[in-house]
Amino acid sequence: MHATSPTPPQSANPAPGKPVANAGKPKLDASSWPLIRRLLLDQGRQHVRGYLVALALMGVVAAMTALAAWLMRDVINRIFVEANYAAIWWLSGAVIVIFVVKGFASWGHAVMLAHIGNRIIAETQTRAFDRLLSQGVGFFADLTSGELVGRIQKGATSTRDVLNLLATSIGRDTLTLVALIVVMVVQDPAMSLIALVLMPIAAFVVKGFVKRVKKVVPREIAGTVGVVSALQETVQGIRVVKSFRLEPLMRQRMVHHVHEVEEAANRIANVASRPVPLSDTLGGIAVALVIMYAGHSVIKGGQTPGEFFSFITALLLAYEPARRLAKLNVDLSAALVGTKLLFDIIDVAPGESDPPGRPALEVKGGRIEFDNVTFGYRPDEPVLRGLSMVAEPGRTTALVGPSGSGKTTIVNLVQRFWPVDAGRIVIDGQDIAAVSLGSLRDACAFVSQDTFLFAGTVGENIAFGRRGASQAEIEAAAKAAHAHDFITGFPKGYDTQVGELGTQLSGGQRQRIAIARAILKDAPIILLDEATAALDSESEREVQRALEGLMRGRTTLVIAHRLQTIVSADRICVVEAGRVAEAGRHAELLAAKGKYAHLYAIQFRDPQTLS
Ligand SMILES: Nc1ncnc2c1ncn2[C@@H]1O[C@H](COP(=O)(O)OP(=O)(O)OP(=O)(O)O)[C@@H](O)[C@H]1O
Repeated sequence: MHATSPTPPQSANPAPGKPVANAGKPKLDASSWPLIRRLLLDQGRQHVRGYLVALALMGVVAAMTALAAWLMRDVINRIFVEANYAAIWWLSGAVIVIFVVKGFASWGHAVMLAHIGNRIIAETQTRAFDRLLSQGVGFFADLTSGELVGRIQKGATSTRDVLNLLATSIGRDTLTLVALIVVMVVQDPAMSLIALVLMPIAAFVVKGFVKRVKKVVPREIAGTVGVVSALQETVQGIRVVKSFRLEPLMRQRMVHHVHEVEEAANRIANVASRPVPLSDTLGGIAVALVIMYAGHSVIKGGQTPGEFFSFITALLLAYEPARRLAKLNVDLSAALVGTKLLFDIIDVAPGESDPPGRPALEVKGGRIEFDNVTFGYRPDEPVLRGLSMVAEPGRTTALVGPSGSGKTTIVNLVQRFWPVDAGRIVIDGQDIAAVSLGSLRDACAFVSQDTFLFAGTVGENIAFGRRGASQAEIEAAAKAAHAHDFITGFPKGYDTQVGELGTQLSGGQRQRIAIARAILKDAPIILLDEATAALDSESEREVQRALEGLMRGRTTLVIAHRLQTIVSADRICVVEAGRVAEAGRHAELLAAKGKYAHLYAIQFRDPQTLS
């Protein structure tokens, strides 16, 4: 079967269908700005109205914060200096109103941003999934499912984080800061200058931390992907894990990745928090300088204590938003790494091109002809080398040959999972490269060795063969596939959830469900990769009967592992090193005592033929 090729190096513009770099080693753009711009244009623009409402609410929060600082002047001057009794009432009333309005505005923008954020996650995940569906089979051979799951999940939350960080920082924090600075400047311009001069210093020092964060985040993501993969593999391969007693090995792999994540997360936390002591120190210095200056001017006269307290309140309130803004670049860089990994997937051009306007394949008999076909999964490594063969309409053509000779590849190419490098595959006189992909795939029913059942009921699994099939049609297909009896034996019959059955379905039963799905599809061409799994003879007989029902009257190309199929096939093609080395009926080929006779003897241990 297919080998997994190593991940190709990342390129700025990945070729169609060519997957992107390993999650462990993403390369970031020199600057994050192109990505931010793109996010704003792509996702941000769609929610511009929501963001504007959130921004307006943030403006209210900022104004209320500044108003609270402003009121401090009157609190001190009117109540404490002038001992004005009436001021107590209107000032406390004003404070309550300010905080109620601020509370509701904060709640409003938080809910608004959360909803937009959740929408963005949903949209981004759907977009990435759509892009995956538009890729050819080759794309999936080069990326593990753990890597894809990790990237799509982490990437979508990172995208939301980037936009929310931008909204809250640019919106709430900047607006609050500006409003408070206005309060400070109005109260005392000279004092404001002292406080504000320290800000650029903080921004300059924080710059250095950004680089470090960008280095560590990919390691955290790679670790997360490793955790997902280790989990998936253990669950999927649980029987092998148990049988070969691989529990310690699996645990070791899991622990390795879990530690990787822990270590990277700790380092991110360390780096991301590094601006905190710095901004605290600078904040402390600013407050101390202001106390020195203001204390001096209040004592010497000229400034009222109210102005001083109002100023210091504004300064202290400005501290938190300023600190968040100082950290913004670091937090943003961390979130952007995840976004970049997701966009690397979204940006891969669709691997399967099916330009509109191509004619639909018209199947009359279903004659398949390989005409001098050359094909390789990688350049300069041909798997099929000028292969020519014909599968006659309504007949069964069996493909036999040594492992790795290209049998699965032949079946893959009929469905155009990959385009051929040279030569043509022709169905009823039409080159499959020139017909619409949908019509080609509609004409083929593929039954693979690994009978994959989807989440859902047994009935739904059969119904995947043809959308909209009635219950009667589903049951008729199941009957033809000799599956009806065992399905009706389940307590809920066709409505039994596949998941509920767990491992209760035998290999033969799974195959018969897959065959029923193909029968329901009622396609003129059957592509069959016969199961090699040893079935007991009763089960094998049932599967064989099911297959006979499926193959009757249709062109069948079968990768044959069973003696029965080979013996009764209308034509047998011996594939060797990417060519058809011999072809004919079983008896003819045996009599010729060539490659087939040898292969047959080895496979079925016929000492007479071997000798
Ligand atoms: N997705 C892929 N990428 C790269 N090489 C591949 C891929 N799939 C198959 N190959 C290679 O192509 C060759 C033919 O593989 P193929 O699966 O067609 O052989 P096969 O005759 O079906 O073998 P088997 O009987 O063992 O299933 C092998 O060398 C295999 O390693």
